[in-house]
Amino acid sequence: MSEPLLQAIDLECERDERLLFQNLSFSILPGTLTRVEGPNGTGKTTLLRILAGLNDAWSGQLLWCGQPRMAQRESFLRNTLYLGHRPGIKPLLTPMENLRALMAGRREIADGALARALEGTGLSGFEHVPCRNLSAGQQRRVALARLLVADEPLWLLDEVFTAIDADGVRAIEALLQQRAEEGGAVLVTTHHDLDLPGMQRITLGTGGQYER
Ligand SMILES: Nc1ncnc2c1ncn2[C@@H]1O[C@H](COP(=O)(O)OP(=O)(O)OP(=O)(O)O)[C@@H](O)[C@H]1O
Repeated sequence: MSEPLLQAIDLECERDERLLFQNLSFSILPGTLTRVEGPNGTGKTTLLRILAGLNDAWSGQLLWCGQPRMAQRESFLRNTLYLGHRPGIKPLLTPMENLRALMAGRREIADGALARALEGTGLSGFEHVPCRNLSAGQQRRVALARLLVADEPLWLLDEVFTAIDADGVRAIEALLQQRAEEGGAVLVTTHHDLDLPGMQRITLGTGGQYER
């Protein structure tokens, strides 16, 4: 059995004197798909931001490839892709420019590959239109195109189905499943009814229970 990419041990997080979760432990192995679920306000986004290294208000342990994440920070950041619950794209830039910006600091990628990624998310013909002129779903698709040029082994995806139509949802589901089959690890939060074969669940709002 392969080693976990990421391990959370006894995570605890409190916000505004409200305990969101405690004693939360789980392992994320290569080749797995995990859904973080729970009602509004139970801490799904907070947990993903903690896992992505964007929130320091927690206690417990996080291990990356078996070592404390802090000691492996560079490797962790290089190998993790986080997409937040907002599309996070710049309205004045075009989809091509945004996608290039989303790849900044990662690796050089040819315009042809960026264009193919945009085509793969249904944005052919919109590559050079300022994103402020795109619909909410199209703007989300610009961010999702990042997944089509991603080689990071761990994906942390917060509410990526928001504003996406039914065909788009099916395409994302297929992409996530394919990613797991290829050996990647995907953590996703969603209120969408996501139930893919073999999917693990981390359920918040129940005292930090972890189910498989
Ligand atoms: N910046 C912040 N400062 C203080 N408290 C916050 C902040 N952001 C969120 N919270 C609180 O943390 C709790 C968890 O929020 P979080 O966004 O993680 O929940 P969630 O499960 O992702 O919710 P949703 O399903 O509505 O997206 C909420 O009670 C919220 O009020």
